[in-house]
Amino acid sequence: MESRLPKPSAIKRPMPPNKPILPTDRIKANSSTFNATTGGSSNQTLPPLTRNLQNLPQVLARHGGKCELRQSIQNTVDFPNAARAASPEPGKPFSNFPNRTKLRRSRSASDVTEMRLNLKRAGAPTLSTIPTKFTRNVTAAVPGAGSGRIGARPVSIPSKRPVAVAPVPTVPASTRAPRAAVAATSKGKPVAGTTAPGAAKHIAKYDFKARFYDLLEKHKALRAKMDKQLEEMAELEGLPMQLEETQNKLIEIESKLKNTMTDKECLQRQVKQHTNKIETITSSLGRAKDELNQLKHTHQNIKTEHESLSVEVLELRERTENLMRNNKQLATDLAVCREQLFQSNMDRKDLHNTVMDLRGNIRVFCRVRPPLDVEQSRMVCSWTYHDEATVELQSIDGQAKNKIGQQVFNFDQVFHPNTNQREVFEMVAPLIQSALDGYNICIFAYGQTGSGKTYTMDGVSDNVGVIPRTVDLLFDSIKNYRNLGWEYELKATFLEIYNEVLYDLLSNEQKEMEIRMVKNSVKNDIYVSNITEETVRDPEHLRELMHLAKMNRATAATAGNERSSRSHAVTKLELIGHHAEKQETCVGSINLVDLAGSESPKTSTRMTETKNINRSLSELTNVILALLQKQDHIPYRNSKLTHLLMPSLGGNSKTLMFINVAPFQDCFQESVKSLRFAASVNSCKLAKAKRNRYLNSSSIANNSSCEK
Ligand SMILES: Nc1ncnc2c1ncn2[C@@H]1O[C@H](COP(=O)(O)OP(=O)(O)OP(=O)(O)O)[C@@H](O)[C@H]1O
Repeated sequence: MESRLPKPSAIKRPMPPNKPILPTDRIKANSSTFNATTGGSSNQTLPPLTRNLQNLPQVLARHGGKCELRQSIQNTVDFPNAARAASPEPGKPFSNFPNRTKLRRSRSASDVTEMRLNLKRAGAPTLSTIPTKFTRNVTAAVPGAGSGRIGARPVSIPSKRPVAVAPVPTVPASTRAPRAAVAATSKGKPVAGTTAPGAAKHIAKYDFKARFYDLLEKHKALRAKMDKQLEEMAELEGLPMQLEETQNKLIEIESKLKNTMTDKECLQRQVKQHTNKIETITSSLGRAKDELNQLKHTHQNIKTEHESLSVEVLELRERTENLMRNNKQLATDLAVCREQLFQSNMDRKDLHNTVMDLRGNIRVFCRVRPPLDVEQSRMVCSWTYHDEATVELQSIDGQAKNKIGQQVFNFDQVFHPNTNQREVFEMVAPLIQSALDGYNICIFAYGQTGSGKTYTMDGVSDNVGVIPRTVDLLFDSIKNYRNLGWEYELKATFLEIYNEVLYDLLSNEQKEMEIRMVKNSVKNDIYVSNITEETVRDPEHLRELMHLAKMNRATAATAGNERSSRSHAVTKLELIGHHAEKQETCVGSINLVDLAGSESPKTSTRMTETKNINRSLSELTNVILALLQKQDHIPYRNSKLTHLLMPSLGGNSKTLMFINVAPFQDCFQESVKSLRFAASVNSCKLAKAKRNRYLNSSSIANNSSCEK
């Protein structure tokens, strides 16, 4: 190793100093020299060599890196070796030095100072004077110290190897060796045990031996210190890396921590949300549990009910099976019964119509109306009702009585003034039944004006007559016939014959209406052209139609009636029945005729009208008589009325004629006239009956022979 000792040329003869150089002066000089070398200010002192690792990088940087420092230290440490090499050993002169004088001179205080300066210039850090005895590692770390990179974080040094804090560079006064001690060593030999530990030795400048030993000691101390520092350096060298790693780890951990914190916040929020959800779900769950309990309860009830119902169902099934078996049997029986019923109904129809036939195709009912309250002053004839079919009329006027005499009339039925509408209709109803069986029925009321024809046929609102009751009966019968498989359709037309002209009572239009024959008809069926035909839905509907027809009918005041019907009103109901199963159809019709009242020309104010009425009534009489007498020619076409009633009067029709008479004396002549006409009709029909009656009264045995 190269010696750092100054060259001998630089060694000057030491001059006796005016002022003794103290160790403190040397330290001050070192400091100032160091500052001058490093360019620091004069006031700046070299930081003490401490084991505080925080300022180590600064120091390293200031002195050009760790390697230089180490080298410097090494050089410093090696200096005693050089000195040793140059030092004179006892008995062996220094070969490297020319002489001891020079050596002494080079070992002067100023030379040492110069040497130290050289060392400093070489970059070695100034080391403080090593006390003989120094305090070992009082603290492991200096508070507040640390590198800039680490920040304020203290770095703890393992206590195993405590770092001694270098005390201040200057030797405290208390540690300075007393002059006595220095004096003790002034003889050139160190006095063992005489130097107080930590006290600086005072060695005379010329006592090179003492100084040599002193330096040796220093060298030892420095060597030991260097070893320690080297060890510490070795340890410290790894610290920045560790520090950097730790910092990186720390940064990483910080970022992780940040992330973790963020995650934690997120998780906390989620936890909060989930907590809320859980609360909601918990409350829902509670409600659901309640509902479930209720449902369980309901379920239990239903289950119990179901069980009981199941038992019932089983019973019912059993019963149903029995009933189905019975039903099957009954269905078979029903089919048989239906067939029987159908046949029975057909038989009944036949029998009914046979009875009707036996009663005669034209039946005559006589009805005597009562006097009205307003007619109490009018004289009433003497009426005697012998039985339900015989009436006797007697004039209370003596002249008339003598002239006409006692009048007894026989009819199919006689209704006295007290007979009500229901009783009258009961006698009419069987004939209506024939219409449902496919027959043509004609019911008309004949009589003097004011005799009660309209009352009998239409009635009044609170006491309806034959036509409304017929409708009610028809709809009732249709309902019953529906059970037997028959479906009926009911159509209605309303017309009036006034002065031999046809008028549609359901329409106010002026239109041409004619009675025409149905083409290719065997039965001489007729129809009226341009007439309004309504399909009747129910009885109420028909009443509405009747009311409309009544409003359109021609009426006028007559001597016998304030609101006399001056026309013939014909209400035609057509019944079309169909049996789908049997594929049978039957068509029947009912002509309900309210004739205009016959009037004496003497009392009539409208002669043409009266003539037409009387003529048509006369023609009706002729037709009926011709039919009864079975004449070859029936004069149907002599009047519109007979022409219209042709299908109903002839053929398979059944005719019912009401003879209405007023009870008054002033109507006596007209009443007798009407009764005679009706009686003649009845007598014609009853000619056989009369004979039969006769046979019946004489002998039952003759009855059968008569029928033959
Ligand atoms: N059986 C009866 N019971 C009570 N009142 C009756 C009866 N018959 C007829 N009347 C009343 O006698 C009056 C005349 O009767 P209605 O108008 O029916 O006679 P009509 O024969 O139709 O007369 P016309 O031919 O002039 O029209 C009416 O007020 C009617 O209410």
